[in-house]
Amino acid sequence: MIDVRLTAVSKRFAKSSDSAAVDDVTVTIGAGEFFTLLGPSGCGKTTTLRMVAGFYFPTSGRIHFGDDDVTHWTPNKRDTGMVFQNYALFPHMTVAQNVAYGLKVRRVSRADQARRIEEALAQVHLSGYGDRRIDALSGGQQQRVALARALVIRPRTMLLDEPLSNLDAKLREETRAEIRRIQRESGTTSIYVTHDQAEAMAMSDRIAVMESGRVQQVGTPHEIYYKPANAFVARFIGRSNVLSLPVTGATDASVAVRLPGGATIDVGAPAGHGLGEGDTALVSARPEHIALGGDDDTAAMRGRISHVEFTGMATHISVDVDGNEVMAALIDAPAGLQLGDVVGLRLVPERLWVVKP
Ligand SMILES: Nc1ncnc2c1ncn2[C@@H]1O[C@H](COP(=O)(O)OP(=O)(O)OP(=O)(O)O)[C@@H](O)[C@H]1O
Repeated sequence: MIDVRLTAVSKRFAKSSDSAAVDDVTVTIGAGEFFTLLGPSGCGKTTTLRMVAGFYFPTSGRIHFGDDDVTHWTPNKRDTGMVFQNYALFPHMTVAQNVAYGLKVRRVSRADQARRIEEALAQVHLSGYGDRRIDALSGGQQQRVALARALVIRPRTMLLDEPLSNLDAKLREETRAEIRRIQRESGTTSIYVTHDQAEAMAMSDRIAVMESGRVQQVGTPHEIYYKPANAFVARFIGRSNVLSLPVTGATDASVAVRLPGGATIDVGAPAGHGLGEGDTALVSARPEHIALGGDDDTAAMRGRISHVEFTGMATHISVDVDGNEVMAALIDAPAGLQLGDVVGLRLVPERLWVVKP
């Protein structure tokens, strides 16, 4: 069941400017889904979220909640819970007073308020904290109060704008798991904004990757990682080599390409790729899908190591293959790989994917 739908939504802040902050965005979000808008700074994530919240109206396009066209509804009619980066709590008030805020505005009776505050605090694992002052809590606890305050009104949609960015690395990881647990338990459709791809991958049912106001790809974390739509997505999610390779043949679902060493391999490709013999394909190859090949390995690309870094979990090398730098992350690499060594790199064909420019 579709819960939130954006259809050809665009936003231009200045009438005269021809660049749109959000440009023709169409996405559908299912009931109970955890959906993330991911992209670099300035790509239009927050502006998109604010249009869903009703803080901005689109320049064109429609926004639906279920069957309701909410495009021009004011924020208070939309029944959304908001969680921000800076918590936006009242520091001099207690936890319970902060959580009560939305209930007071909605004129919920005092008895019901007390019960619902208790419930919301239990949901975020802060039972018993109701009388604490906000400024006597850690950053992670404050963000959980902000979540409780959003959840207590039982919104139909939760909107979260970089809620973890003020927390240190360890707390971020703990709190992201906590947010996901709370979201699963409450079943609230949630739209989450972040520029952190690891966070998006770890938390989301589906992700919309944005750049320059446009959606570049929508998919599950798995789809986006293994089948990036284009070179931008391949490079923005994790790390990826994007190799330009000559095409020697093609089917609907795969493309045969020739490697620098001369060997030919079949690479997965999206339907309608349109490539044929004589074209050049862009192939995304993640560093962890490249292994060392043996000396007599004809399918390996050979080159000289230009960078080597041992991180414990893997040895990261860069290899100069005919003037192109290829990154590989080697598990159990032989000790003593040196700068300047000539090595063969073997691609794992079933992990490669043809991308659009
Ligand atoms: N109120 C505004 N008036 C004019 N331009 C704006 C306004 N808000 C955002 N913009 C512009 O719209 C574009 C998208 O901004 P937006 O804040 O949506 O990006 P973002 O992806 O959320 O970035 P960040 O992660 O840095 O918050 C940017 O170029 C920004 O400068």
